[in-house]
Amino acid sequence: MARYEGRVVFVRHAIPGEVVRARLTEGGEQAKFWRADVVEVVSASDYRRRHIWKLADSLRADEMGRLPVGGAEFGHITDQHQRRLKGQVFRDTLQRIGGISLHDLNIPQEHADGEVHVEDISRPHSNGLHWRTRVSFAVDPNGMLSMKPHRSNDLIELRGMPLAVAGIHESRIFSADFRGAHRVDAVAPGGGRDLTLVVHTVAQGQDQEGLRARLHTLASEDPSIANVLLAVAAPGSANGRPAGRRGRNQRGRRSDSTSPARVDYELLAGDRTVSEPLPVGPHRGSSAVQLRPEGFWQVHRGAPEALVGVVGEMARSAAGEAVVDLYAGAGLFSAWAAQQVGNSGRVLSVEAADASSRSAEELFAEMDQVRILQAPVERSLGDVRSFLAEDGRSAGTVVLDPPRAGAGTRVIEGLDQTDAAQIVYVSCEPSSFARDAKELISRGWRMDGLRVLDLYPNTHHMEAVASFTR
Ligand SMILES: C[S@@+](CC[C@H](N)C(=O)[O-])C[C@H]1O[C@@H](n2cnc3c(N)ncnc32)[C@H](O)[C@@H]1O
Repeated sequence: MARYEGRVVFVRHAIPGEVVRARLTEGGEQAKFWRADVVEVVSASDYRRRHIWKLADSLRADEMGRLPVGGAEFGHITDQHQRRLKGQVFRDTLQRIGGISLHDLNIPQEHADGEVHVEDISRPHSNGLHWRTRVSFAVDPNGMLSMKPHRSNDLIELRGMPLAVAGIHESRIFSADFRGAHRVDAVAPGGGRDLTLVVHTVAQGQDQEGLRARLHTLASEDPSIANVLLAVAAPGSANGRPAGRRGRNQRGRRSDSTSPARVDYELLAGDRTVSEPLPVGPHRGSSAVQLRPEGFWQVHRGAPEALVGVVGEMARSAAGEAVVDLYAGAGLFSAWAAQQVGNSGRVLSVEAADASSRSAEELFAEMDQVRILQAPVERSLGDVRSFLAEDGRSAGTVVLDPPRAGAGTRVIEGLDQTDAAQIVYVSCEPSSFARDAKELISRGWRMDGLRVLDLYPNTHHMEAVASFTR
C-alpha cells in the first residue's frame, strides 16, 4: 500500500519497503483509493526475484505494452518471504477485523512470539510451481486458452500454466481450438497425467456443433484426455458468460449472478468420474473418492493430506463420539471423522451442492455411522443440534470449512446453541475467518489452536485451521 497526495494506492507486484514506479490501473478523482501495477523497481527488496512466470510479471508485461495475467501475484517474491508476508496479513487481519491479538490467545508454541508462521507444504525446491490440480481458463476469440489480468476483461493467450501440475501445464490443450466455449476447467486428478475437461458454452446451433466435433477429435487424438464434459448453459439461465453482477435474461426478467444456473452436462468422452486418492479412513491406500468433475476438491495436490493431518491433530474427538462435517464437499473430513470415531461413533456430513453430495453418498454407502445431508448449512442447524444431542452424548466436534464468504452470524449462532465441545474451523479467507472468530469468542469460545498453511504458493492466498473450545 502506498499514498499519493494523501490518497491510498494499492500497488500490485511490489514488496513492502521497495521504491517503485507504478502505473495507475484504476483511479479517478472521485475514487476512494486507486490501484496500480509496478512497471519499474527503483530500489529493490532483498526478497525480490525474477518472476516465476513471464506472463504474470508486471515488469515484462509493461515492456510488451499489456497488463500481467492474474493468479500469480506473489511470483516475484522469494518463497520464504511470501509466507512471512502472508503471516503478517493473517495476524493483522485477525487484529483489525476480529480485534484478536495472538498474544491474548492460549495457542501453541509456534505463535508464542506473536507472529503467524505460515507452513510450507510444497515439494522442496519447487519454487511454488506445479501444485494446482484444477485450473479454470477463459477462451479468447481465436479459441485459445487464456487468462485475464486482475480486474480486467482483456484476454491473454497462454502456452502453459506453471502453477498447474505437469499434466495440465504440458498438455496439448494449449494448442487446441475451443472456439464456441467461454470457459474450460482442466482437472488432473491426484496431480497425475490424465486430464478431465469441463468445457462451458452458451453457443447454439452450428457454433455448438463445431465445438462438439473439435472436442471429439481432441479426445480421440490425445490419450491423456480421459473425460470431456460439455456444460451447456440453458438459454436465459442466469449463468453462462457473466455479463455483470445483475442483468436481464432473455425473457426480460431480472437475474443475478447468485441465481442457480441451469446447466446441462453432456458427456463427450470418458465416464464423467474423477478419481481422487483419499489420504484417510478405511479407504486409505486402497481406494479413492469418485467425484463428478464439476464437484469441489482441494486445489493443491498436497492439500487433502496436509489438511486432514492438521485437522486430525487439532480435533479432540475419540472413538464412539459424534463429528459433524459442515460444508463437507465430497466428504474429505467426513472420511477422516469416520475413521476417528469408528463403528461406535457417528458422523453427519452436510453439503449443499448436488454433485459433491452424491459423491459422498457413494463413498459412505456401506458405512452406517455416516449420515449425508444435502442441504445448505444455514438450514440444517436444527439437524446438527439434534444429531449432537442424540444419545445424550455431550462431547462432539464440528468441522467447519465454509467457502470464502465464511460461515456468518446465523451459522455461528446456531452452532453455539448445540452441544458441540469443539469447532475446528478450516478457512481460505482471513477476513471472514476473523469475523466469525470474533463472533465465537464473543459467545464464550476460546481459540486454542491455530495453524496456517501455504496451500496457494505464488499467490496471496492461504489456508488456516483453528480450534475453538468452551
Ligand atoms: C471450501 S469447500 C470445502 C469442501 C470440503 N470440506 C473439502 O475440503 O473437500 C466448501 C464447500 O461448501 C459448499 N457450500 C457452499 N455454500 C454452502 C452452504 N450454504 N451450505 C452447504 N454447503 C455449502 C461448497 O459446495 C463446497 O463444497
